[in-house]
Amino acid sequence: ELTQVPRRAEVDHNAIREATYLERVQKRDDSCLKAIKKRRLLARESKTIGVGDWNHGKDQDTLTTTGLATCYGVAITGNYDGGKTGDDRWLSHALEAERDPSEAMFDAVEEARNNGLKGLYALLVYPDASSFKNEDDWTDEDRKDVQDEHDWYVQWITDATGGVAPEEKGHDYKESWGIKINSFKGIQSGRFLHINVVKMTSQLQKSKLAFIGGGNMAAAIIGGLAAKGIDKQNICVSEPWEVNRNKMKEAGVRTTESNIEASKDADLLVIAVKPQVAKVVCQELAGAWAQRSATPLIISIAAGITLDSMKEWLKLADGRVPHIVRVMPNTPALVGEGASGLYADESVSSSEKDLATALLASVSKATEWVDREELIDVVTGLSGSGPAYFFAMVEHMIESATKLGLSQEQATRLAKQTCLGAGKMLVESTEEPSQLRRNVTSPNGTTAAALESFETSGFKDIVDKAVKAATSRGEELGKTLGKP
Ligand SMILES: NC(=O)C1=CN([C@@H]2O[C@H](COP(=O)(O)OP(=O)(O)OC[C@H]3O[C@@H](n4cnc5c(N)ncnc54)[C@H](OP(=O)(O)O)[C@@H]3O)[C@@H](O)[C@H]2O)C=CC1
Ligand SMILES: O=C(O)[C@@H]1CCC=N1
Repeated sequence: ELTQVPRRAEVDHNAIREATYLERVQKRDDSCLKAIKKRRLLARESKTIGVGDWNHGKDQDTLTTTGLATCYGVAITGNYDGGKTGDDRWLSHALEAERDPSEAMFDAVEEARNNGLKGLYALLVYPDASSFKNEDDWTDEDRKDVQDEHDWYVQWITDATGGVAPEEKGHDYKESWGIKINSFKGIQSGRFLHINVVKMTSQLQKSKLAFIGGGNMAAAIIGGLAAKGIDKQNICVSEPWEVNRNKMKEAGVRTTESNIEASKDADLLVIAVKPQVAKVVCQELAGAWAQRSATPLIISIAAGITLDSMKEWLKLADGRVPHIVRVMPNTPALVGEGASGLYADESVSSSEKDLATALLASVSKATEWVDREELIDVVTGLSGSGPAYFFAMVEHMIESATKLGLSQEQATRLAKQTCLGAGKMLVESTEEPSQLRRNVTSPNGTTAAALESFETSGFKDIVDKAVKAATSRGEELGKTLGKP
């Protein structure tokens, strides 16, 4: 799957690099881009994306977006230490909301370079002009404009990355795509990109989604999906409890009390009930699906419940077993900041995996497939339960500061923002968490005093035991609630 990126042209890179920002924009303006100027591309969809919709920056491995079909994306690789090339990456996108794609692309390359990435190679994802449909009023001239614009980007990236043309991937303008970059760390030499362009929302947007159980986690995922523009009428939630059902109704999705009704036309079905209820729900569904020629792809988020158990419970009378992906999401999915682990065995096809990835990537910034099922329990102990660890920490911090004299309100505002700021730095900074910690810790200062106190109280051990306890509880749930 590795493709060598050809060298396209000898250009004066220094001249381009040294050109002022305005000169570069001017160069691009003079070249073409009538389509953008006419705002045809931007006007094609009412939706726009913001910076927050993208994983962006160092060491990210996915670029995903939903709902915006005409986006350009650029993934840049290189290396940070001047040695090998191509094994580190910087991802960015070219079209941010109403921003000019070329400006965003300049920034992506500049940012990568400013962050010390050298020996740049790029992947350009572009809307494929040939897919613009006549019935949508696209003239040949429009197509040519877009093609010119595309050629300009290719040329510009070629220049800006040091004379290496980007690898290119086109996408149908009606579809949105994500870019997943696999195994970067394993790539030893430059000019290579190991990429897998994941078809994102087109299939997801067309799919009928059912949620069995409309509690906290279902609400978080659905809230995230709705924010990404998934048609709420394609989502049906079955929920026995009127209070939760009404919340779902208010959120605008279809609701029912009947699991079977919800699953009737589902392509994708999320089992979002408590682990204790998983067996009865699976058996009920399997019983009702005997006559169905095709069964939905099952996404189980129930902590601990193993694939073996679910396969047993979901087996139809004629022996067919629906395909199942085990997923461990977390509640920050609600604000599009989820972290999810996924596992499937060989019975699940790669397109089904892509669909599961698309669902979770819509609401998660980290979407990690693990290669052994037991690791889903570890993901549970880390990120599934993890948000609660930070909430508990913030609760304690507020309580301490309040006891020391700050008002509850001020302490709450300061603690919440501290957590958010630290989280943002963790995600956005190029430094390791340990270095960020050191940067706060002046020798013999206040932070050192606090960290010493943590250590004396066995902080590392406390965290280690807690993550292990959650992981073990996951395993235990699987064993006690599992088959037969
Ligand atoms: N909360 C979290 O942070 C995370 C949760 N999970 C997993 O997600 C699953 C759901 O957790 P969570 O959302 O917190 O739990 P909730 O209890 O909030 O939601 C489960 C919902 O399912 C309903 N329900 C009960 N029985 C049935 C049934 N037979 N058919 C359909 N719905 C039913 C419940 O109704 P009622 O209240 O009336 O019983 C409840 O509203 C769990 O398996 C959990 O392990 C995974 C990752 C993170
Ligand atoms: O506490 C639980 O069991 C679920 C699973 C992960 C987060 N909440």
